[in-house]
Amino acid sequence: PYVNTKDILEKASEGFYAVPALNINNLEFLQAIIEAGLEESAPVIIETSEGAIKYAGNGNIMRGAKLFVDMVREYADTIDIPVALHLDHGKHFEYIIAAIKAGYSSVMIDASEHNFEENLSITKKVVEIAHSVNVSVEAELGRLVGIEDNVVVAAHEAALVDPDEAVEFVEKTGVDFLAPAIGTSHGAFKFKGEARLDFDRLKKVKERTGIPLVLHGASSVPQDIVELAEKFGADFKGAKGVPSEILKETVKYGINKVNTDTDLRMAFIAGLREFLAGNPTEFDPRKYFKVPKEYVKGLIKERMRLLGCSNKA
Ligand SMILES: O=C(COP(=O)(O)O)NO
Ligand SMILES: [Ca+2]
Ligand code: NA
Ligand SMILES: [Zn+2]
Repeated sequence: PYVNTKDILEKASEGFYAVPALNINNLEFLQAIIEAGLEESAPVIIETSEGAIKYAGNGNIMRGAKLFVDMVREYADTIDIPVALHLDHGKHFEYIIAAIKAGYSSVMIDASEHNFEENLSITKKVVEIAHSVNVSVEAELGRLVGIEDNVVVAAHEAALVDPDEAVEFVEKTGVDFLAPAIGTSHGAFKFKGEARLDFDRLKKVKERTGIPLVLHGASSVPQDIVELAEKFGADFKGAKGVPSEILKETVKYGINKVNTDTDLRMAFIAGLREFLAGNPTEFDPRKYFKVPKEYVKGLIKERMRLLGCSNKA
C-alpha cells in the first residue's frame, strides 16, 4: 500500500533500524526498487529531486510530479509492502506545492543554505501547509560539504549541525524528520582522505529531538562496482563513499532514512556498460536495461539488510 513516509520512519526510529530512500528519474529504477522491497519484504521510500520532476515532465512541473505519483501509486496499491514517495531537496515553492497537490507522501524543504532564523521560518511555513493535508515534512540543519544540488558549498562554508539549534528548530517548526549535516556530501567523490562523520553531533541531535533522522550523501560507492564500470570504459578516478561499517554506526546513533542516489546510478551504469560491451547486436531497451536493473536491485537488497529494514514491511 501507498503510505505516509512518517509512518515508515516512526517505526524505524522505534525499532532502531533505517530505511534507504531511493532516488528515481525513470521507470527502470522504480522497477528495481519495488522488486528489491518485495524480495526483502522491506518498507520502501522512493524519492525524486526537483530535477527529476522537471526531467519527467519535460519542464512541466505539475505533469512531472503527477507522473511520478501515478507510477508509484499504481505499484504501491498492488503490492503488500508499504511504499512512500518523497520530494527530495525541495527548494522552490512551485515544486513543493506541486508535489503536495500531486499526492506525494512527504516533502523536504531544504532551506539549509539560509541562516538559522530564515531556515526556521521557511520550514515552519511549509510544515503548516503540508500538515494541513497530512503530508509529512523533512528539513535540513547544517550544510553538506561539496556539490549540493549543483551549488558547490565550499568546505569553509560547510557548517555541521549544531545540536542545540536542533531542539529549538524541531520544536518551533513541527518538522517530522530532520537531516543533520554531519560530514557527508552528495555524489561519488565524498572524501579526499579517510571517511569521517561527526557521530558526537549525531548522538546529541537524536537524544535532544527524539525524531527520525535522515542521512544525506549516504552512498557507499562500492569499489567492485566502480572497477566493473571502469573495466568497460568508465572514468571514476577518486570515487569514494561512506564505508558500510560507518553507515551501520549512523543507524546505531539514530539515523532512520538513508538517502541513496549515487550508488543506484553507479550500479546501473556498470551493468549497462558490461552488457553493451558483450551484446553488440542488442537494441531492445527491455533487454539492455535488464542487467543494469539486476545490479541496482542487488545493491538495494544488500543495503536494506545492512540498514536492518529487511522483513520489517
Ligand atoms: O543525499 C542524497 C543522495 O546522496 P548520494 O549522492 O550519496 O547518493 N540525496 O538527497
Ligand atoms: Ca541543503
Ligand atoms: Na530528502
Ligand atoms: Zn541529499
